[in-house]
Amino acid sequence: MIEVKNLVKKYGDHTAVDHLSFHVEKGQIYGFLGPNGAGKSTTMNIMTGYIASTSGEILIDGHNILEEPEAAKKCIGYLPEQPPLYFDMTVAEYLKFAAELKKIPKNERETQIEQVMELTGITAMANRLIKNLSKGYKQRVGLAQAILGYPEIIILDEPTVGLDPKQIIEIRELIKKLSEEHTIILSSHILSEVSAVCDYIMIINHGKLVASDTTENLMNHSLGSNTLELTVKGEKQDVKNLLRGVEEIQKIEWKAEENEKTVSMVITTEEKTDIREKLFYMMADAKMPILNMQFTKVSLEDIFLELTQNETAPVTDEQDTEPESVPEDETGTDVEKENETEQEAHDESDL
Ligand SMILES: Nc1ncnc2c1ncn2[C@@H]1O[C@H](COP(=O)(O)OP(=O)(O)OP(=O)(O)O)[C@@H](O)[C@H]1O
Repeated sequence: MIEVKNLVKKYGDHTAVDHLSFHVEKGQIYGFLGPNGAGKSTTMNIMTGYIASTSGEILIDGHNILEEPEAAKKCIGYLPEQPPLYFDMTVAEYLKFAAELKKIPKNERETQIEQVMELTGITAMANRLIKNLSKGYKQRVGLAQAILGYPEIIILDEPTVGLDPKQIIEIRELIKKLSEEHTIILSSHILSEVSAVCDYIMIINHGKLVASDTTENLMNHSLGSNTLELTVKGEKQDVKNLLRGVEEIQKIEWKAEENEKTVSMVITTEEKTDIREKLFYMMADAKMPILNMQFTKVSLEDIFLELTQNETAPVTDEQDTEPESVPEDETGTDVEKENETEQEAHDESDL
């Protein structure tokens, strides 16, 4: 649907978009996420033909945005960060004007305008001057303009910025409804927005793509997918002895005991290692029932900060597990790091 290849945009010496490549498939909601100044708007403006790139190529449904701008732009509806509204027009006048600009056939204009007003919930505002509308309604008018002509792709730059919580929910619902028929790309620096709405997330920082995956995969591949919270009924020393035999374990943080019959801990393993089944059988054999066992939940905030605070860190970067740096837990519980010598000594107990 959209192919972005090696896109670069320089403003003087400043590189706003730095060799960005990605592609967008039909029928999904893509989130373009990044801190302020990351290059989201610049990329969207280039994708929609608003500004030219320094180098690189963009194909929209096979049409090069520079060589076949009309064919490419026909596939796109765009809501820029500042919607291009004419404040002295009424909503209906403005949409009629937008329909003319988009070259929607005359005999279809009226019906389409009615439909997009209905879809965006602005029918009752048709005869109001745009300048007298609330920010939420102005945003809806901008959206109605983007949808006119029913383009296959709808690109929305920070669609909920400046709206109140009720308006945000309404616009999100509208975006989801639109995704039934359209491919949607939206930009945001708000994590909750992207995770609430998008199927796929592209994280951009300093003009570079630092992660690109489904929301679910991003969570799974991040730090934390290798930390397991475990509560077992039994004696701490017995549990410790058993776990020493599990070679995949890199670190154990023992939690303060809530009662003397249970032991809780957070286990860090090697990347992409699932020891749950092993632990299950091990604890069952030792007659120590597992009361709780789950992967530590990692928020999108954690992933975002991890990726944007350390530019070079890929999604699967390993956690710092240097023994010296393992802190004493705030709750006063001890933190144990398995070392290789200890590990070897207890390998047999795993058999
Ligand atoms: N016309 C311009 N002239 C010079 N520099 C610009 C221009 N437009 C954007 N920039 C710079 O390019 C970088 C990327 O800006 P851009 O607006 O694309 O970021 P963004 O991710 O959309 O940020 P925000 O969420 O704040 O809108 C920023 O450092 C910005 O200052």
